[in-house]
Amino acid sequence: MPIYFYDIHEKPFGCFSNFSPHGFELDGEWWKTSEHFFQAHKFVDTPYLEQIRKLPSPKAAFDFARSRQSDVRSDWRMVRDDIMRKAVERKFQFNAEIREILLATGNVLLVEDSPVDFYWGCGSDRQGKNMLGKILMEVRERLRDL
Ligand SMILES: Nc1nc(O)c(N)c(N[C@@H]2O[C@H](COP(=O)(O)O)[C@@H](O)[C@H]2O)n1
Repeated sequence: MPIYFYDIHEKPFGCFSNFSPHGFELDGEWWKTSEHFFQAHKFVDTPYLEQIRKLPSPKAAFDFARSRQSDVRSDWRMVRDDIMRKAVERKFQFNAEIREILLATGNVLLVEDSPVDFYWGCGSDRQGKNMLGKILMEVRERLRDL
């Protein structure tokens, strides 16, 4: 039976969402959430990256990046999966309590149950690509092998 996650307040799997309040240090900076890191890296050669890093919430980071769609780096679709991988892996390396929750899921299928996102999540018909779930399962595999 798959594990569906989305709402950060839903225990125990809300921590799999990029909006969960689990910060980490990466590339010499502090990131409040993996969503901050992901959204900030949509931009190069602009002050936006640093502005997003300092925003108070993942929703603010998401909204800021959405409002500057025309400035998103041209290769974003090529690099977005690797940036997501980097953020998610670091989040679970850095936060031991949620690493244990991830590892305790064994080999169960993880699915971001977004009703609107058919790329990172499964979308309203649950047929979407579920890239975030796939990346979490890859990260789980790598952390298990450490
Ligand atoms: N929990 C939660 N709340 C939201 O409002 C969300 N949008 C998401 N999904 C995350 O949004 C990011 C996708 O951003 P782009 O569409 O690529 O700009 C990604 O981190 C999803 O996991 N989750």
